[in-house]
Amino acid sequence: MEATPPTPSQMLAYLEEFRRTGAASDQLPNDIYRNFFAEILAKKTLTSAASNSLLESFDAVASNQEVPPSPTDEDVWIFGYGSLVWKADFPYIDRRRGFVWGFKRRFYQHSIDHRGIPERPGRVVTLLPGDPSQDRVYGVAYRIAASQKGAVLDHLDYREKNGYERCSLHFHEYPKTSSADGEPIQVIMYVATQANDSYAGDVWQVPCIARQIFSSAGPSGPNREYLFNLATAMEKLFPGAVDDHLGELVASVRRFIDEDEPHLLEGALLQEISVALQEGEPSHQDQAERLQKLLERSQQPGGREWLLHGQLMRKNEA
Ligand SMILES: N[C@@H](CCC(=O)N[C@@H](CS)C(=O)NCC(=O)O)C(=O)O
Repeated sequence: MEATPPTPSQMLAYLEEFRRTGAASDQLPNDIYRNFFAEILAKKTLTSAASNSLLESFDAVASNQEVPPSPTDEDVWIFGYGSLVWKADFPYIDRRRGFVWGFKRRFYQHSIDHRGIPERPGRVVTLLPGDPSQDRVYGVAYRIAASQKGAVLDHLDYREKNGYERCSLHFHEYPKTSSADGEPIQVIMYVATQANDSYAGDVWQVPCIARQIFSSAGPSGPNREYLFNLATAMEKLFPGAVDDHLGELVASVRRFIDEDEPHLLEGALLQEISVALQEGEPSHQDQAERLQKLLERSQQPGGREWLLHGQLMRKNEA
């Protein structure tokens, strides 16, 4: 069971008691870390996606609506190859597994509004032009009823507002369903081209991208969750399909989490505790309040990534 965080008065009492014992003051940051912050480290971080209800029910229920509108010739199809595969937060009346030709999926787009923030962007996927006869990108096509099209496209225009633009192309079902007549489906897709301000393709090395994902979080959650959810979705929906870029990133971020995260978090917390104790000539009350704020910030959503990013920057500058 998670320890309850100390109250400011408990933190103050601890500081005053420590001073009374006359213990060496350079021991105080370690003492405070061990007594009040180490619990944060103990919280198991995400290393794979929780099972996703969309994926579990993929073949069971085509629509996400109790009573979906009837199909019409004016319906549109939206193709998703990133978060749209595992986060369909809009009404659809049908969905198909499949792929588009001539593109490669890469984590080459900075995210400042979903999996990162402007001062610490995360990484999300976009599509790069590839070989029309060799390169294919697997994903999911969603049929949107004509009566719901306006609202859904407005919603996606907003969700994809950071650099993505609509385009239209052919989608091929896979595996083919008995109902499919083999004809490709015309779909709308959102792609962030290399001309947009958040295109990050100039830094394309997997370890660099993995480090950015490992230490980023935004309003929609940790960047690692985005990566692991996409990898899980691809494994479940397209078993056997190989996406080297995605697989290498998952392995690299998992290594960062397993091998580096504990000591990076400890180093970051000791640094932040020392700063909280030293600023000016604070009273014990000031110190206790600053330590309390640090404890709260470390445990908020994105707190872990804030600590990791700061420690990675300090290591870079050292
Ligand atoms: N257009 C892509 C979506 C790309 C993408 O993932 N966009 C981000 C915006 S930066 C998003 O919607 N994120 C939602 C989230 O992170 O939960 C797709 O077809 O899946």
